[in-house]
Amino acid sequence: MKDLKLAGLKAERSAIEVNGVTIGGKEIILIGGPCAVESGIQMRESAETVKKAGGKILRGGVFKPRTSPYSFQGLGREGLNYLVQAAREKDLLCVTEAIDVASLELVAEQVDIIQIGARNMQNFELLKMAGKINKPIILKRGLSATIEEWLLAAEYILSAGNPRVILCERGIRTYEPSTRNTLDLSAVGVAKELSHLPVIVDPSHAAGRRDLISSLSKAAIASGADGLLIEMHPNPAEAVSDGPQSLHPEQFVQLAGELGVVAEAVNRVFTCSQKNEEETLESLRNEIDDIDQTIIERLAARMQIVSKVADKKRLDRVKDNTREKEVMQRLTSLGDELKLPSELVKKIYPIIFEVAVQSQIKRKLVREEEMDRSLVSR
Ligand SMILES: O=C(O)C(=O)C[C@]1(C(=O)O)C=C[C@@H](O)C=C1
Repeated sequence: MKDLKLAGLKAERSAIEVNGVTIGGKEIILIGGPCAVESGIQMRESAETVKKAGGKILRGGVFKPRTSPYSFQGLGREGLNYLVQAAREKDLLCVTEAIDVASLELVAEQVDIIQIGARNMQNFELLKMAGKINKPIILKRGLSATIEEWLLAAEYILSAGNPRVILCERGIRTYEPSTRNTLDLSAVGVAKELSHLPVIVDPSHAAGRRDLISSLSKAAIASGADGLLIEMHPNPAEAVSDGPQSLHPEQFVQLAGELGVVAEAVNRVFTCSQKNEEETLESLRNEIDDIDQTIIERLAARMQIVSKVADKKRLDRVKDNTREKEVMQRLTSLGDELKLPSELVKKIYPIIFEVAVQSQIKRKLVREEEMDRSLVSR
């Protein structure tokens, strides 16, 4: 194929190394997470599941190029923080999509890998910019792109100076309406025959329905894919986007447990952490320690905001019973949904409010004293 000066097949296949993870080596790399980042807790739960499944990379969209302008467009910078923090806490890498030059610059500062989505595969200015970034790029195949067009899009990034491009087959548009797109598994073989770049597969966007994800994932590995990009959501029924194609956490872990034998059959490796890591008293206590650390860190962050709130209120209105009631109601129903014993929220939160109110009063009194002192000294 002409013009594949850099993307074209070389004597050796490229294995792309990123912060301790190699894509395109013997190991199959599992990437998982929700379509869109929605909240800190959603991302922490997703990271936990990805880790448990033996995944290496957490995904989550913060800038969403949606078909309809009225669909959720992503949490932007706030979402990026949730994604990065959740990944770091679980020692995972993270990937998110850039949709234009501005978002590319922003995400490049924080994530390990940047995705260029199907709808932007031929956004040549974005591709050239991605070529100037020192982060690997996952380049999804366009909805109606031929393999040649896809590889030439990769060539744009490579020729602009970035050698780390990972191709991602995510289904193409055909006349068949039973699935969202048609997963073109032959593209894995063809792309690998024409190019040295690693190829991963996203069965979620191809199928558009979760019942097919398990078999398509296994087929993708059997067909030579170097990794999988799978959508998983802690609660798909509540997902703001792509709920029907998102796996439940248990399904994701179960699938991961089944990938090892398929990988082995084609001389590759995939290790599901849960299957191999026996739960011991020590490992379980380590998990508890991790969670406790997160709880205390989040409480400290909460207290900092609480003190900012103090500056917005009058001293005699620091305690706000209406607000406390609202918070309690929201959290008890969240607790119910997550099957927490109901007294946990009911006992903990009054203490949190009490400490918050005391610290706000203290802060306001100190402030007032300072003001009085500065008035007297004038
Ligand atoms: O929302 C406020 O006004 C706060 O000061 C925060 C907060 C809280 O901890 O959530 C603290 C005290 C109030 O009684 C209500 C809520």
